[in-house]
Amino acid sequence: MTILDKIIAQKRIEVEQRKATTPASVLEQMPDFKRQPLSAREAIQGLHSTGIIAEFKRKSPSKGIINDQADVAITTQGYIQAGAAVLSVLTDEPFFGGTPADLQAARLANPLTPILRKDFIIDPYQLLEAKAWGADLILLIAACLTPADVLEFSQQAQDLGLQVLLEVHDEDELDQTLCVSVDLVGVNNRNLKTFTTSIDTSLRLVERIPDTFGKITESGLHDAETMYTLFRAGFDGFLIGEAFMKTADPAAALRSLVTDFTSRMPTFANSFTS
Ligand SMILES: O=P(O)(O)OC[C@@H](O)[C@@H](O)c1c[nH]c2ccccc12
Repeated sequence: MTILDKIIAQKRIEVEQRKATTPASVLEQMPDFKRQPLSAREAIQGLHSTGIIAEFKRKSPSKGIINDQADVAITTQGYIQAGAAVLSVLTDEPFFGGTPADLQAARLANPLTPILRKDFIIDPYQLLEAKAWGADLILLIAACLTPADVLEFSQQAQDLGLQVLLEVHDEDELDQTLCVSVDLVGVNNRNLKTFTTSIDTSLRLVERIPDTFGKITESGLHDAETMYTLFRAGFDGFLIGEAFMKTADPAAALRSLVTDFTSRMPTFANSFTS
């Protein structure tokens, strides 16, 4: 049994419990359910965007505790001030130490920023949760869904006004699950069996992602030179968590990466001032 299998088994139990305590009709009455979501894709692909999706992550199965001190509102606001384009907030509790309250706090603290609900979506009910908790973007992980699920869930997300980030690890996942109701394709550099990360996965797969999708490289990124290599290969966005969260001041870590990265980018010469 892989870690992903364990996470999914646990998630199925959790989702059934949540459905019993909070029916869909209750989620649909929550104030943020009526909110008009923001476009993560535009925020990432804008001319002066850093493309960084900055993640709030307390722990992970591969690294254990990364940061159990950081405050979600302060950290996410700091991320945005330091140049992040989009926020990613883990809502999985057992394996990543996140909660729905984290997402809600990030939403409240950052009303103008697109936010990704980072979780393992296996049931359309979780799309209603994402909307009710204030997310703009959801993650669908090809490794734990059938192509039919990806199609169905992404269409339902679209109907709710939520954008979709489809995460793939290899050519087969990409070829089998990519569909028009997806907005962004994320290549995860982390091998979920061995936990090792290699940007070769991203460099290999980027050619295969049609230009109609935003292209995101995910995991194991911590230096501007690697980001610039990936940018030149065709990526618009970078999903980064641990490199920031493992420091005492995650926003400061992001700021110094942004300074280093943008100094290499022609479109940024003197244009990024915050
Ligand atoms: O902390 P990192 O190595 O910068 O990675 C961030 C993000 O890509 C990673 O947390 C992630 C990618 N896909 C996921 C799916 C579920 C949970 C977490 C993830």
